[in-house]
Amino acid sequence: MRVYELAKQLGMENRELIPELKRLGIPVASHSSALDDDSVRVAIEKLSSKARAGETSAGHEGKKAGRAKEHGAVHALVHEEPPKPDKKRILIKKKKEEGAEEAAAPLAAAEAVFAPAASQGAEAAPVAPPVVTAPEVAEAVSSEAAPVDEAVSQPPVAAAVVEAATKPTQPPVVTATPADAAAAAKKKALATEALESEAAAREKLKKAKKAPRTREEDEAKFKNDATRWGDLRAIPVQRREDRSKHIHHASPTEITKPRKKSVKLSAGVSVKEFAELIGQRPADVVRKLMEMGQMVTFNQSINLEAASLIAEEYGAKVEVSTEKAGEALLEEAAQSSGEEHAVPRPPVVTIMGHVDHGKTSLLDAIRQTKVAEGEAGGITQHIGAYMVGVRDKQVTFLDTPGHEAFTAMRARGAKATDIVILVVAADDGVMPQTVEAIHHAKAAGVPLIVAINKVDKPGANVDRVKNALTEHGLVAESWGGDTIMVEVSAKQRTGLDNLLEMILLQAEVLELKADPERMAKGLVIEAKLDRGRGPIATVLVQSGTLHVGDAFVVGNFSGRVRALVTDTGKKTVEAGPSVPVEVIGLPGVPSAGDVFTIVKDERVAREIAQERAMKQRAADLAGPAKVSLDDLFAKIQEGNVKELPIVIKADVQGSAEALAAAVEKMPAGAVKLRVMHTGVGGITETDILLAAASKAIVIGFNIRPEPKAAALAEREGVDVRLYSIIYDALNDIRAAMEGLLEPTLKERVLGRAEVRQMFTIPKAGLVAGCYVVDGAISRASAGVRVIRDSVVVYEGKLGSLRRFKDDVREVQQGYECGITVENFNDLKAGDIIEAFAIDKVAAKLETTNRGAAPQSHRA
Ligand SMILES: Nc1nc2c(ncn2[C@@H]2O[C@H](COP(=O)(O)OP(=O)(O)OP(=O)(O)O)[C@@H](O)[C@H]2O)c(=O)[nH]1
Repeated sequence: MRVYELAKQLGMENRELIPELKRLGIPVASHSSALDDDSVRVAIEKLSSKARAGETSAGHEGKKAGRAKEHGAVHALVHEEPPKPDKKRILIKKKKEEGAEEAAAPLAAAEAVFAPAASQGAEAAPVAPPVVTAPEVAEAVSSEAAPVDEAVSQPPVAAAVVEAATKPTQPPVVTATPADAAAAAKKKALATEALESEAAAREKLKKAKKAPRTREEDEAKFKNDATRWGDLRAIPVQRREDRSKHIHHASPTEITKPRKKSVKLSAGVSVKEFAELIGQRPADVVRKLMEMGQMVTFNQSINLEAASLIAEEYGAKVEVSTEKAGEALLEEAAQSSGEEHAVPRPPVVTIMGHVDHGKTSLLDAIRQTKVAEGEAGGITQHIGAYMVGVRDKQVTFLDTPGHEAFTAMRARGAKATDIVILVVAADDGVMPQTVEAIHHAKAAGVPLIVAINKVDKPGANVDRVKNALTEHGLVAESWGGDTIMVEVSAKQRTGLDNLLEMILLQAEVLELKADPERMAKGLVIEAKLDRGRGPIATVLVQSGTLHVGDAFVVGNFSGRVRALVTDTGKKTVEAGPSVPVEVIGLPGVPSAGDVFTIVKDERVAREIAQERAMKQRAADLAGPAKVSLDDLFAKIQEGNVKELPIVIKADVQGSAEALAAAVEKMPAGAVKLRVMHTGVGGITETDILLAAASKAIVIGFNIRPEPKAAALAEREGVDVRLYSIIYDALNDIRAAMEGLLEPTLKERVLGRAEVRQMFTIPKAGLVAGCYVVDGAISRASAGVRVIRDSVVVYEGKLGSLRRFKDDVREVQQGYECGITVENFNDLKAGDIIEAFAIDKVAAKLETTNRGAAPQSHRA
């Protein structure tokens, strides 16, 4: 007989039997070792009796007969049902094991599931399989699907279930053999015990199950945190419980206590602010952060994950506010722009039309009749927009006639206009720019009202105008179409009321509404640098109400509204939808078309502005090779330049926009022109730095560079070109691109004098008392220009130059003198008088190269 056959007979496993045999002195090597008959007999005798002894020691007082019967049954089972030896064995084992061991089984089983690689107890291994099998049998009977770990969680029931499985139709208690009451009692006791131990083991298993999960979760969480913080080494190895223990120890020594049990955190909160929130010293927070591998200063924003952990350490609960930061916040605000309390708002109107058809006259006529009428004695300000009252309603006019401004705004994504008034002179009819204006308005999807102007003129022919307009899709209502057409005379101020009525009618159709209760949002219509008041922007409020004191962000700037001034020059504390106001309190001059947004506090405003500035800087830095107009052609030929970035600075926003639009419209030849920045005011060091970094050229229109900026441009080799006629600027660029830039007359600054005081001298009139700040002011200069806040306010000739009462030829730096400028009586203290000479610059050779090309092409 072989070992495995004996094992089968005894209902034991080979690995259990082999040591037993060895103990009995029977030499065996493996499960297939042969056994002689004597050995088999001894083994059966010893091991069978051992099994019986085991039964008795299981703590159940049973009768011998019962035991023998049961044992016999076991034997029978072993022999008759060979496929289920395991179950039987379990039953035997179960009886053998003490309560403590029973409890250990599920634990071991649980561990076997949660940590399969872990070494299993010799007991656990054989227990584990039936643990799963037994409920499976039950499952098969009840046809219920139970999750695996649920099945695993019920191992102690195995014994009972095994019994049930052998008599599957009835529960164990009822299935007791009626013939043997003792056996039944015993079984009952067994079943009860099994159920009790099941309950106890379930409890234990729950705990056993819970413990490793928490640990795992904790570890996963820390790992997650580590990945987020980007430094695994910095993770504290302490477990959460340990940490809290540590905190417990530490807390009595702390001087300060958390002010709040729960703190609300939002993105962007600084270390210092956070420390204040949790009532700790910022230095301590910084130290904690350092321990986590994060090097931050008091004013830098804190990582929210880290903040949560630190706050927890100090016993404060953290609520991370889902509030978004920066642009995301603005976007969110824009999306959730629920106009809950929307009320009708005044329409915003732009006037367009062909040159000289009377746009300005019409604007002026409306303003003068209406504004002056409504605001008795009020001085109308030119702030870029104005409001007029029509009965109890209002209409806002944008004061920049022409479709260029309209389109420039639109190109920046800004839609300020609700209605376009197309002015067509009745004597002139539909002209090219009329058609252009129609296209611009249509492209923007803005409804048109036609004002047929100059009807007072003898040559006026309204029908001809209407007829011509039909060709462009505008059919007058009187002719069965849907375009409102009104006959007006800006000169005689007739038809204006009718025009305003029609505007209101159209506005009604458009159902223009806005919610005045929201935080305000508007558009910059115009911006300038005012000497006394600093940067000023005219903002057209589009929704919400703008208040003095509101924190705002516009372009790269942020601040607080210091004062608001209406179009009539009056101070106001608030401005609602469609109201244009001058905003004072800006840190810089924004661009027309910039969105002016109110945010809840200055911190958020600052954050957004900084974010934008950083983005712009990054974008600006990405610019290509440094060039100047002079060597542009050569660089193009070398293939070094594909794009020419241009910085445009002008005296007024309108000129800057117009020049930028014209430059961008220039046909792209070998090089693409890109206007990277336009601004109002003198050329500053920042402009030069921007140009230097982006290899751009700077074009100044009607302005001068500040002395420091001029020096910087010289140092950095930035090409700064100054013009007073847009055409000249465009011509130069075009010529440079074609290699035709004529080396023209170049201006040279001779000297600059600052006006210190104005005084009147009999006969000579108003004289400026000046101090020559650099170079020399000379009568021989080709001309002088008057510069106020870097803007050229006048260019002409020197009138007189005196020291004391004598006319002089030249006054050098460091001396005082009296200056007058020919035909200019508006000199003011603080103005700069710049004297310049004009030099001729030698011609260059590029024309020759260019001349050769067409010839070779022809050949
Ligand atoms: N007779 C008459 N002349 C008018 C009327 N409206 C404007 N004008 C004259 O037409 C000329 C041009 O008027 P503007 O208002 O400057 O025309 P504009 O369209 O603003 O011109 P640009 O600004 O150059 O595009 C001026 O000489 C006005 O006096 C009108 O209703 N009747």
